[in-house]
Amino acid sequence: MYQIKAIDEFNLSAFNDKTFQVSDTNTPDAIIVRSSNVSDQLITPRLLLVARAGIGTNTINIEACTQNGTAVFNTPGANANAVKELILQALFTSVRPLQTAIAHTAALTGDDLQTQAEATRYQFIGGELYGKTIGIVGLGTIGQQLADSCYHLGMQVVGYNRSSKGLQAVQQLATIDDVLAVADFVVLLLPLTESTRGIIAAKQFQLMKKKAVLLNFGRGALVDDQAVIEALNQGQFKQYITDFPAEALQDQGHVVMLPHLGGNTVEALSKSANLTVKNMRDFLETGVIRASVNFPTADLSFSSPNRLTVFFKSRASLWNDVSSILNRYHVPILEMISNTKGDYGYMLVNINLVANNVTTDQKNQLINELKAVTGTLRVRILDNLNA
Ligand SMILES: NC(=O)C1=CN([C@@H]2O[C@H](COP(=O)(O)OP(=O)(O)OC[C@H]3O[C@@H](n4cnc5c(N)ncnc54)[C@H](O)[C@@H]3O)[C@@H](O)[C@H]2O)C=CC1
Ligand SMILES: O=C(O)CCC(=O)C(=O)O
Repeated sequence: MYQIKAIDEFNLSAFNDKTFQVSDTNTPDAIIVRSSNVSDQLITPRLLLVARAGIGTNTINIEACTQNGTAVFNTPGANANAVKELILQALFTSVRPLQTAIAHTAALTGDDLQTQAEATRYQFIGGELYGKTIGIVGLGTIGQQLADSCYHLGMQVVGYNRSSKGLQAVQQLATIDDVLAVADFVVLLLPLTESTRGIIAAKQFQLMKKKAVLLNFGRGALVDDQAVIEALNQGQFKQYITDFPAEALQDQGHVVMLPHLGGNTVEALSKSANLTVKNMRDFLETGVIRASVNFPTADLSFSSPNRLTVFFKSRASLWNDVSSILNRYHVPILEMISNTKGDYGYMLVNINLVANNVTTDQKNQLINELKAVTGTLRVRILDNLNA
């Protein structure tokens, strides 16, 4: 029975059956997580997968998982619309002083509220997004959806991405600095990696327009918080809106902090959770990978009583080694698929152990021999639950 550990709150009723058990163990077979940190201590030889309900995987040690033969899943696109809508809300809020206008109106007294309100509304004159330039740094799923919406609002849309995206709604510029120099609103939608950490620092603020607003919906550490404070104090840009609260930014003027709300809608949470549970079940029960961060895609109908799965560091003669071991155990290969991602490969091999009289002891020996093949990082033999 697979032991599933949940870090963060999830409805895991789908997992309480004969095959899965939700458990608080420190040596789980599978971990499901939202944005919390996954401690390296949980990456034990037993850990088959880490499933992130969401897109950012910066809280998971991907390299350690790969070396351990642990598949890491996320849910690309599942919360993109929610993040896009929150950014649009933040953009509108940044140009219209709604909160102060609402508080002001609520504090009025008397039987001529409408008259008083209209007499004081000059205090709340706002601006418009129409015609302004938005610069989107990170033109992935969310960045592209945001670009389309802003284009349809009549904004000029420029953007930066490390690879060319060829988008109709966006004029893609060569560098982040080019974006910062022209944008009235800069939106960060990059993943946090070693190459993006601190990508917006003191030098970048010097390039920004003095009335520009910086919106960070990527990750807090993309931006140097101390440099934000100094740049705002020197009037180098107008406002910093971030979805990632930090102590250094608390009580700073011109800083708005949200409690990581980007993907926090009923729709996005349910889409992410459903996809996560599907990724987990498919991988644990059939070895199939449809979209993983570190394993190659591999999908093969499970039409045999058993299936061998091997995750390996690519090596020219690895397949020969695996097939000659199977031959020695008189286990014919019924069907197979193999795929690679970077330096790593993954194969699914349909086999029939019973028809070939392989005993449980022999099966365990077979697994041990396959594990001893140079380059293999994870070997599993699955029984077909539907056979
Ligand atoms: N605030 C929130 O609640 C949420 C935040 N996010 C953050 O937004 C990020 C983007 O999300 P998606 O658009 O769904 O992901 P995505 O994977 O579709 O897009 C990421 C884009 O960034 C680009 N990129 C990566 N490294 C780069 C670099 N060094 N320089 C330039 N471009 C680079 C990639 O080419 C890709 O186009 C996530 O990684 C996550 O950190 C995502 C969802 C919710
Ligand atoms: O809402 C969440 O838990 C995660 C949203 C997020 O930051 C992501 O998907 O990368």
